[in-house]
Amino acid sequence: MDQTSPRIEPVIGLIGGSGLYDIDGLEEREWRRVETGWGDPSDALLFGRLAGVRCVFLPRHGRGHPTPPSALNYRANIAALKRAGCTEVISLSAVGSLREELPPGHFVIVDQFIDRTFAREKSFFGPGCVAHVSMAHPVCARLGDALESAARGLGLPATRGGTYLVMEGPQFSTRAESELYRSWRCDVIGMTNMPEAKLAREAELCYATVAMVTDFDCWHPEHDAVTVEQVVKVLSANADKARALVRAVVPMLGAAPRGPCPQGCDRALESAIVTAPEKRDPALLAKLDAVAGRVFGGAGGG
Ligand SMILES: CSC[C@H]1O[C@H](OP(=O)(O)O)[C@H](O)[C@@H]1O
Ligand SMILES: Nc1ncnc2[nH]cnc12
Repeated sequence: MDQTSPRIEPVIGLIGGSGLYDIDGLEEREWRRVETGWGDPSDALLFGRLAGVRCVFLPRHGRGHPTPPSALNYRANIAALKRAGCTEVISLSAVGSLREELPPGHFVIVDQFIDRTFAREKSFFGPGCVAHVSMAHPVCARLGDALESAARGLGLPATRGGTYLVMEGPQFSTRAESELYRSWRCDVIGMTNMPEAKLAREAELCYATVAMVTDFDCWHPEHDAVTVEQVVKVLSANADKARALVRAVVPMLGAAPRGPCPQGCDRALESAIVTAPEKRDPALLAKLDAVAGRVFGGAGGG
């Protein structure tokens, strides 16, 4: 980090997927509701510290898992984490495997996504303020590096890099779909990381995913169909490993000298907004305040 860059105190957002509804070992823990201009997030947020580093945890589907992937308010979830002060977000997600070499129990620190969802709100922007952020590199390499080295340190079975196919769900894939995604050279499949990753980019949050394999999807000759029973069997062992990974990676992220994100995640909006200032809708700008206030110079809002 160069001497002139401002030092940034990291606040680590953690989104827990299926099977991960709480995080242990947090000091000063407190569940607090956070309001956003985009509606309610899935649940209250759990604030606390791990090894002195500020963390904010959100169970993606809510505690007790009441909300399915298509009904999640992804905008409210990301806006709430941004309002809570997060600088980065680590998504911990259950996935099916599309590769023989990625068996249940394996973790994939994915670096690409293919978004096949179609029934979700995908942007904070719209009529009255148009923005086009780059998604060429959807995962923050700095976060990925830290996750990789934490996983290696713990001896977890983990692969760096891979493509996560995001399907709409909630039904699992047909065999033909599963084979199609394999022919596209996708590695894992799940239902939640889009539009989450797109919204994190719009909110200028570094984002990375630990995709935790629970099953072989239905393409595999020995796993004719995916069932929740199969998935749940693997979920709790994966969740224990994910908690260990969080305990290892958070201190690393807190200890690293912090300047601006080398990849520019924290400046993603700088050349993304195309609507002329006089054509911008003040009501939308007010709503965009927490996620994009830095570029509009505002405060408050959601
Ligand atoms: C209960 S298995 C299917 C469910 O699990 C994954 O969710 P998450 O990414 O939140 O762990 C998958 O995408 C489905 O929503
Ligand atoms: N096979 C699968 N397809 C989609 N989402 C999943 N989550 C866990 N396993 C999955």
